[in-house]
Amino acid sequence: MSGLLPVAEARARILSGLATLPAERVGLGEALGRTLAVPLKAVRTQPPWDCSAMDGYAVRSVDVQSAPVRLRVVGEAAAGKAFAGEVGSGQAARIFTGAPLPRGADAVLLQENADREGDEVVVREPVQAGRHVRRAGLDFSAGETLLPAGRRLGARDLGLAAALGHGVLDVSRRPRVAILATGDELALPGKEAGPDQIFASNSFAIAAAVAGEGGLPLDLGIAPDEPAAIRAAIERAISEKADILVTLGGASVGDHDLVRPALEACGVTLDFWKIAMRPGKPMMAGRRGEMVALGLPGNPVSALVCSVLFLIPALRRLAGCSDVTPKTRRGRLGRDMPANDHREDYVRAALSHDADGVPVATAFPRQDSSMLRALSEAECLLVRPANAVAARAGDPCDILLLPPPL
Ligand SMILES: Nc1nc2c(c(=O)[nH]1)N[C@H]1C(S)=C(S)[C@@H](COP(=O)(O)OP(=O)(O)OC[C@H]3O[C@@H](n4cnc5c(N)ncnc54)[C@H](O)[C@@H]3O)O[C@H]1N2
Ligand code: MOO
Repeated sequence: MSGLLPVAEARARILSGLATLPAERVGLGEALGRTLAVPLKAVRTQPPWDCSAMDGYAVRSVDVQSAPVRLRVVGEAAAGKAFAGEVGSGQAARIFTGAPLPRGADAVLLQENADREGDEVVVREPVQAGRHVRRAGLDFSAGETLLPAGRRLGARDLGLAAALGHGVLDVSRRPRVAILATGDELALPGKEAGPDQIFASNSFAIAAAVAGEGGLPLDLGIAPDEPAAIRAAIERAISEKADILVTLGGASVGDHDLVRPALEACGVTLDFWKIAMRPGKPMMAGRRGEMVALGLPGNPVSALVCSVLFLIPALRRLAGCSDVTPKTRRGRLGRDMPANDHREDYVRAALSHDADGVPVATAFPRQDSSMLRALSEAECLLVRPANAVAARAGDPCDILLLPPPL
């Protein structure tokens, strides 16, 4: 036994402490990426009435079973301006796309198949009943539920919500995520870095992942490797009422890994520390009241892989999404893989497809958890289960696509 927690169990334990955040009302313009708190029903039937799908003439199909035939044009129907009259026998109405079909008409003659002569139109092609007519309710009917609670709203959903007749939406409040980087070696990008320093990258990547999930990142800056400074930053997360505190670095066993005692000193009860995964082993999770604390490892690839597997699912759970677990798909190995040890491996890989369209993941040769370039170039993560035996190119494997914010 390694004593490390399996990935799925670690995620289940984090998620079990999280409930959907309360709802708030926002305008459609602010709703992108937010999650619906209540199902959305159609206010109105769409289209509300039979209408024309083309520019042409509204006709009675019985009049135009053969061609040519001459009809008298008795009115005009445009989108937003219906023809109040009726199309009688031997008559037609000029009609434009989207206009309500006038009473009496049951089909639309395409204007390309007609010759206008004064107040008459010569029909050059027969027209069947229902031709170029969109029936009332073709898209949806009043009272129908089209978007479920828990739906993360994309551009298409917002278009649909508007078409349903909703100007404001009830969505779950944005999760507040405090992000604290730690380490004397960290300098802000764009500023002067000291001779022993590197540029801090994790906070920026994690904040972007949070924002991309509809969360509100709160940057607590960089704390030096001093217990009091780390504690002060954690206290700030608490006073800012963060839903989640993410710490970055200082999670391992070195003399300068000070995050765990600082969290505990601030009243965070640790649930677990160390997961059977690579990269990301020294991740910790705990809570203080309503706030969940996730202590992510400092290595940049480890922090981001942990965000995919734990932080993003936690944000989705807070938002009220029904299905939050990262989805793998079956594919094939693009190259031989060695046997794995007791840690589930998330291997940075290129993604292609074989002749049958099956996804193929080809592991990059170098997998160091400090290598952001390899992560940036990766098109997927190849998941190697704990204790997997050696495998050959072409063998089946599990592939995790990186979620959109990444
Ligand atoms: N004796 C052991 N040493 C280590 C173990 C272990 O089990 N025994 N685990 C290793 C693993 S695995 C990881 S992952 C790292 C994680 O360590 P920490 O979480 O304590 O991270 P740090 O030591 O603070 O930093 C690691 C590495 O990442 C750089 N870093 C940190 N923060 C940032 C940031 N915001 N932006 C960019 N880069 C950052 C830091 O400079 C270090 O190079 O521990 C191993 N050690
Ligand atoms: O878990 Mo560490 O993240 O292997 O480098």
